[in-house]
Amino acid sequence: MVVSFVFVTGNANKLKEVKAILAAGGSGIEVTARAVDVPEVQGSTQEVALAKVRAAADKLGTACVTEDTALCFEALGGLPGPYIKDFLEKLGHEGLNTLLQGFSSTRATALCTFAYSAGPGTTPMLFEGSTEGNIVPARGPNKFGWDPIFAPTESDGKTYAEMDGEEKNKISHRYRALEKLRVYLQQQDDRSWAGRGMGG
Ligand SMILES: O=P(O)(O)OP(=O)(O)OP(=O)(O)OC[C@H]1O[C@@H](n2cnc3c(O)ncnc32)[C@H](O)[C@@H]1O
Ligand SMILES: [Mg+2]
Repeated sequence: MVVSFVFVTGNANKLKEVKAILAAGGSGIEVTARAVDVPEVQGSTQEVALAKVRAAADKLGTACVTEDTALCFEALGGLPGPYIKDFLEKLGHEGLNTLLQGFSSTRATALCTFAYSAGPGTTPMLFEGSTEGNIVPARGPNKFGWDPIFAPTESDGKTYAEMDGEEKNKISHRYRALEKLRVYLQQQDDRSWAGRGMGG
């Protein structure tokens, strides 16, 4: 059976990366995108992710997947975290660097949380992946969010924006989280086949 999921996001860059990561892994998983605007509550990354996928499943009336990205600065006790979108919009790349002036650490964690809901009224599941790095003055093309100011520790000093898509997708927070969701969806699929075999 073809495994597929409905990905509810308003972010075209996320969708592009999710499709590229799944295609590179040869998973055969198909993604249908729905650009539904789902309100995001305040709270921990997990609370934000759970509320968002519940709202998306209620709105669509079907099983669906949402994704939340947080950027957590060590010096700021994990903030901006899930509020990075607002911080980025208001402060820009330069302002995010300025925030860390006077602190000895520029370390940051990029955290991706996929949330899967089997449909309205069910308990959602979370799949997290993270990549460690440092906040640096912007380098590379400004195409996707905070990519120009995040230099993963394992990238020889390059920022996400200076890496090509393939390179980023091998070590990214999104890749690591999506890998867990992929394994889960494929296991569910195997089980449903086994169940059918036994039940006739
Ligand atoms: O509809 P959704 O899926 O919520 O899309 P969004 O753009 O609102 O995304 P988030 O709520 O998860 O906010 C995360 C912010 O971080 C940015 N972002 C997400 N993933 C990123 C990545 O891999 N590299 C750089 N910036 C990223 C994104 O553009 C947002 O500004
Ligand atoms: Mg959002």
